[in-house]
Amino acid sequence: MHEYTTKTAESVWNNCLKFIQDNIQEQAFKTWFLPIKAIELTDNALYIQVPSKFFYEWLEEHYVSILKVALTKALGAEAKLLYKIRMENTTGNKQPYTEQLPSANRSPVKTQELDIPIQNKDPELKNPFVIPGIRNVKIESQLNSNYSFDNFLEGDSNRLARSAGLAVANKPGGTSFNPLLIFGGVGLGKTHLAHAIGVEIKELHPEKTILYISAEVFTQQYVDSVRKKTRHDFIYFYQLIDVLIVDDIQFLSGKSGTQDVFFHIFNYLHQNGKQVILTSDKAPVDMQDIEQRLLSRFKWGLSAEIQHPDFDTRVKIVKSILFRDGVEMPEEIIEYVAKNVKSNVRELEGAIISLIAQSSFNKREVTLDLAKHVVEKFVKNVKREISIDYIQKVVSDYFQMDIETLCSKTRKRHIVQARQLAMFFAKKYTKSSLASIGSQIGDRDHATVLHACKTIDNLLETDKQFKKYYEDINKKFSL
Ligand SMILES: Nc1ncnc2c1ncn2[C@@H]1O[C@H](COP(=O)(O)OP(=O)(O)OP(=O)(O)O)[C@@H](O)[C@H]1O
Repeated sequence: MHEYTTKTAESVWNNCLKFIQDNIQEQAFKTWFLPIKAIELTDNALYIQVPSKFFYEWLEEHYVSILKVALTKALGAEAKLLYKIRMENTTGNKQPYTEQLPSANRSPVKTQELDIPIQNKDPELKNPFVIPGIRNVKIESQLNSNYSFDNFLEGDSNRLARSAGLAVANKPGGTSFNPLLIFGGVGLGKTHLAHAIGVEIKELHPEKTILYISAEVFTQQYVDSVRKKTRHDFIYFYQLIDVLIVDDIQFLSGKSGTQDVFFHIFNYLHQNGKQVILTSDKAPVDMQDIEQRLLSRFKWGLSAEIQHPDFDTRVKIVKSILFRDGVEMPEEIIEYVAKNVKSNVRELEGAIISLIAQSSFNKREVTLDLAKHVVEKFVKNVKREISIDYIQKVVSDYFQMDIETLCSKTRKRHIVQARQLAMFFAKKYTKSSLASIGSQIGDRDHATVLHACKTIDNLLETDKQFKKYYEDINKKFSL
């Protein structure tokens, strides 16, 4: 007798997943397979939905064989795999839509085919001046050659960003990772990786014009160009670049003029097949006060997160610093440091360097006791480092205002509340007197600080939204 089992897209895919999970690393499985949805099964063809074109390309590049084996096991030798790509089209009012592609279709998909609206080039933006010989002008790339792929150690926390960076370095402008947006918390290696990509491109493609710039300097340059009426030259200069790396783009938030000019430069470069690499301390969804049209462009390529390094990666990083400095240290000490300094790589480096320094200056052997002493001091020092200046910076950054605004005499409610919050944190985290807090935050007297602290206490009890702000900021102090 024939036994009928009803196969559904889901059941077939679940079988595939079981097989794949057993055969690849857990992190890769989570990254590349869990976001996939099985949506349809017809005869021998399974349709799966992936979240982006780059996802599809990545699967085809790295996992096509295992997919084939898994599918053949689940559906037989005639099995076929088809992808549906869900395009998040955030510009205009279009709904997300899907595009269908078969497996092993390696033909490049042009932007136009994906129906992403392309801005018309603003004729104004073409260089109105013919600057003789400008093509021959050598642009200093501003890259730091100490930051390379070789010394950017790989771990689960940065594998995606690092691999995408390498792919971009091999083929700048020629992958779908354009722009490549690297995001993650403080001191986790975004700047290092951004430089490493640039350095590698310089090595592999010496003919390319590369520029690394922080968004802050970009903004200053732009503001200067407006003042000096050289905006066109500014834009023209950026249009000459083949690989543009902009660090800390969250800095553009709230700066609409700079965003506008960046938008035009970005479009020009992108449409001309030039590579753009961006870093940010936030994911695109969490960026505030960045125009939608710019945000949607950031999402065109790949947004790759760098997370906190796990223990193994921290050990690798410590070992590489020791190797670089020609120092040997017992394994248990390396592990102790890696286990206890975990918040970011910059601090990890700081701790190990101060341990090396302590032992060589005091001619002491590196013992576990010394390591404990240094790490303890180091970790405590980091905590103690909360100064009133730092508090003002964190609070004003959070509310996206500058420190002058925070300290100004204005009575605007949101500014007053931000200032009061800074005073509150200063009282909580420093040993300064109310008078000293007041004089450092906007030149106020001690009674104002006292009033501020009471107001904040009150708001925390009564205003849920405000409490959320407070908690967000507080987290930044209690790392
Ligand atoms: N995976 C890694 N391997 C080796 N060194 C690393 C790694 N990640 C970070 N580092 C080192 O940690 C330090 C901090 O990294 P980096 O300045 O790139 O951080 P960031 O994410 O740009 O921080 P910020 O947000 O403060 O700008 C650098 O000295 C960098 O070389």
